[in-house]
Amino acid sequence: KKDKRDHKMPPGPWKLPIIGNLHQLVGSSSLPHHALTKLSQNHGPLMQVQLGEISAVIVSSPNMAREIMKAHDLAFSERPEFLPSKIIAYGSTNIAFAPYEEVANMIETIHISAGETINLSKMIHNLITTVVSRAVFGNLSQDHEQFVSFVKKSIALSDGFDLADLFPSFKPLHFITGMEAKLYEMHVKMDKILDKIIKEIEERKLEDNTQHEQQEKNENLVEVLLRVQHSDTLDTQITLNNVKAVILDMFFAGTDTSSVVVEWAMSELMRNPRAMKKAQAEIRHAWRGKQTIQEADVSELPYLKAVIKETMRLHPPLPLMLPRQAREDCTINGYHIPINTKVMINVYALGRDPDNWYDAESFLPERFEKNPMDFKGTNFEYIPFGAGRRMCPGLNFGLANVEFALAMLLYHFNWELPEGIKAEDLDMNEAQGATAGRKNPLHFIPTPYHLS
Ligand code: HEM
Repeated sequence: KKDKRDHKMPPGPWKLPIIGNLHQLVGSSSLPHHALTKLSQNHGPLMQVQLGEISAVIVSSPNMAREIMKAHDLAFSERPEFLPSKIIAYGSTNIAFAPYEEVANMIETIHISAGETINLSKMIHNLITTVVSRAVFGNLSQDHEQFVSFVKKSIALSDGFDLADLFPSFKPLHFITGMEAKLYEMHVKMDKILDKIIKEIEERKLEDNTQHEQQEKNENLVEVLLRVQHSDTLDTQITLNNVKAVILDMFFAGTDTSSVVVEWAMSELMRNPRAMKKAQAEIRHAWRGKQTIQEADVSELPYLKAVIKETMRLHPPLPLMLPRQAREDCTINGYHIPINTKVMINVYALGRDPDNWYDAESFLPERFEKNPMDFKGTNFEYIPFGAGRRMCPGLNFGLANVEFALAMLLYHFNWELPEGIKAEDLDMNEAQGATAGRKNPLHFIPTPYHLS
C-alpha cells in the first residue's frame, strides 16, 4: 500500500484560489521565463506551480533536466498536439535544401541600401521564411506573404499562457478572450491557402515526366509526404490533414526559432565590438579569394560557431522549450509527479545559471572554443534544441540556415548603429510569445566590405 509520503509534490510558491500562481507569471512586468527563473531560485530546481487549472512542474537545473529527459524520457515524451515525429523525421531527411540563392538575394538587397538605415530584423525573417517555404513547397506561392503573416500572428498568440490554455474546462472564458475565434479564423485562412498549394504541387507532379529517381532527389517536403501517403512504408495511414499539420509544424517550429538566433547574434555582436571584429576577421581570412561561397564553407569557421552557441545560451529561442506532459505517475528526486502534469524545462534559467557558467550574464563566445559541448542534448546545462526522444528534429536544417545567413552578413558588410545610439544602449528587450524574439526590430547601417 502506498504511503502518503510517496505523494509529496515538489515545492512551489504559495497559491491563490482559482488562479494559482498566475498573478506571478502573467501580466506582470516580466516575461514568464524570467519570472519562473526568479521563483525557482527560492523554491528549487524542481518546482510545482499552478497555472489556472493546469498543474505544472518547472525544471531549472541540469540534474533535474537529465532526470526528466534522459532517465524518465519515455514517461515525459508526451506532447499531444504534435504529430508523430517519425513522419516529420522521414520527411526532413529527404528534403532537397539549398539556402544559397536566398541568402545571396538578401545580400544583394542590402547592397542596394548601403549607407542607409535598414530594418535588419525584417530582412532576416523574410530570408528564413523563404528558405523554409522552398524546402516545404519547392517555390514561393502567390500567397506566401499572407501565409507567413498568419504564421507569425499565430506564434505571437500562442505562448501557452492564454486563459483558454490555463482554464481548458471553463468554456465561457475562451469566448470572452476571443482567442479561440482568432485562432480558428486564422486556421480557416491558412487551410485554404494550403489546399491551393497542395493542389498545385499535385498537378505539377502529374505533368512532370522526368525520371523517377531524379524526381525523388529534388523533392520538397510536400512531395515527400504525398509520396509516403500513397505508399505503405509507414504502419499508420497519413491523411491530408496530417500532411497539412506537418507543413504547419515546419513553419511554426522552423521559422521564428531560426530567425531570432540570427537577430540576437547580430545584437550581441554590435554590443561586443571585440567579438564582432574577431568573427569578421575569421570569415574574411578563411574565405579570401573565394569566388562563390558554399554552405560547406561554414565548416571552416569555429569562432562563428562559438558565437552562435553563445547566442543560444543567452537567448534560447524557446526559453521554456515546448511543454512535455507526464504519461504516467512518476517519482523525481523523491517528489511525486502525477500523470498529466505539464512539465516545462526552463532552458533560459539553465543557460544563465552562475553555478553552471563562469560570468554567466556576459557574452563570451570563447567559452565554447575549447569546450566540446554540442547541441545534441547530452550536456544538460546546454539544451537549446531539447533532448531525448522529443528533441528538435530540425536541428541541422535550422543550424545550417542560421550559420550561413550570419556568416554572409558578417562577410559582406561592416555594421553601424544609427546616429545617436551607442552600442551599450542597444535595447535587448524580448517580445512576448512562444518564441523569444526581440521586442523592437534591429535598425543598422550596412557598409559593404570590399572583397579583394
Ligand atoms: C535554431 C532553430 C531551432 C531551435 C532552437 C529549435 C528548438 C526546439 C526545441 C527546444 C524543441 C523541443 C524539444 C524537446 O522537447 O526536447 C523543438 C521541437 C521541434 N522542432 Fe525545433 N528548433 C529549431 C529549428 C527547427 C526547424 C528548422 C524545424 C523544422 C523545419 C524544427 C522542427 C521542430 C519540430 C517539428 C519539433 C517537435 C518535435 C516533437 O515534438 O517530437 N525546429 N525545437
